[in-house]
Amino acid sequence: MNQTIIRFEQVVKQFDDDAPVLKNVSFDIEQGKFYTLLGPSGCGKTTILRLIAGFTDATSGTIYFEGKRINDLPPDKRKVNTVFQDYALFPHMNVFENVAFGLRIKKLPKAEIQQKVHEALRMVQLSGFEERQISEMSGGQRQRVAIARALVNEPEVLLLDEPLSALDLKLRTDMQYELRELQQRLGITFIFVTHDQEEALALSDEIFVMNKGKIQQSGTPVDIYDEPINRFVADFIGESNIVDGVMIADNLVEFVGKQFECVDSGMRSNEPVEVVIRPEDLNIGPVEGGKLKVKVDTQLFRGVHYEIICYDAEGNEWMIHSTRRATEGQEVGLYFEPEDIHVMRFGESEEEFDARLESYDE
Ligand SMILES: Nc1ncnc2c1ncn2[C@@H]1O[C@H](COP(=O)(O)OP(=O)(O)OP(=O)(O)O)[C@@H](O)[C@H]1O
Repeated sequence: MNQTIIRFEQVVKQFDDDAPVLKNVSFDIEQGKFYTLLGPSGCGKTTILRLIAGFTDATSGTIYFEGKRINDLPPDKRKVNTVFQDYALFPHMNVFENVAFGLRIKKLPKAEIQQKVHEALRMVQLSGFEERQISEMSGGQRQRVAIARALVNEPEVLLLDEPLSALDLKLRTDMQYELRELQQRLGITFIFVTHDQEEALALSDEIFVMNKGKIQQSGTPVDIYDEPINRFVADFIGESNIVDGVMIADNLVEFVGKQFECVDSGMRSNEPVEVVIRPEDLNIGPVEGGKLKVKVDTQLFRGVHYEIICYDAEGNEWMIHSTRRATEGQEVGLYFEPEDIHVMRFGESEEEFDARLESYDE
């Protein structure tokens, strides 16, 4: 297991008399991994980065870096650097001077500055661009200058606050590959902030899904996609069908008036639950033999699949991603397997959820 580099213990952040924007947040960041803080606007992602960088103080709780409490350590003493959303480059300086800026402030010897700046530009593949003006650089190149300016300080952790949000879709995808490749090549810890779930799934070793000042779920992209802990996570990550249900017994759940075999267990008998089935796990076919009868309402061709919207007898909407066309107005059967049903318990904490998942393997 990798070493823990940053630890948050019960961290609360409150501005003035407002409600706290971070509510008892605890997590561990391991050295050398790519982390993403994912959540809607205002959920507290940037506040976490600012606390790590030392730009703001925790109201309560403890922040550790390599095992030492750093709550009172000034930003310039922390081994972290931030790449901001707008890059915060100096437009009137060339590339070299932008990257060298922090080192000049620190009054490093000229030869050392030269060497460090060239090394940082080499890391982001901008060698030879030293004399270019920022105004002559493309969006992707500016982003790389901003990263070089952070890397020149040899941080152990790089904080990236929505660095791709200003780029168009094509460049954004290219930069996603570049960032991932850079992180793997350098082996330093990246903590990346985004509200784009696809970006988070593509880039991260670990994702923290946040909402309203709390981490709702943390885990690998696959864990979070396959086993969302609650309605918020299921909705925020990918498309979901979510219906109310009742857990009849271990491996048996009831929804839309029928009982289905599932792989979940460890809940009270007759416990109310929410049931998630991903659109790509659903198929349509003849009514006879199907698990649920639904009526096709609309369908859209999405390139790789048809997105088909159906309704069951109780009026629940079901979205299906299928390579086969459906006929609007037609009654069809819904087909799915026990392992495609994900049962979510109301109000379950992440620890309880993890313990329940582990119990399935035993
Ligand atoms: N200096 C401040 N004074 C008062 N409230 C603040 C301050 N900074 C942030 N907040 C509030 O804290 C909450 C969390 O803000 P934060 O910037 O961490 O969210 P975020 O998840 O990064 O959002 P976004 O994706 O929009 O950047 C917001 O409600 C914001 O208004």
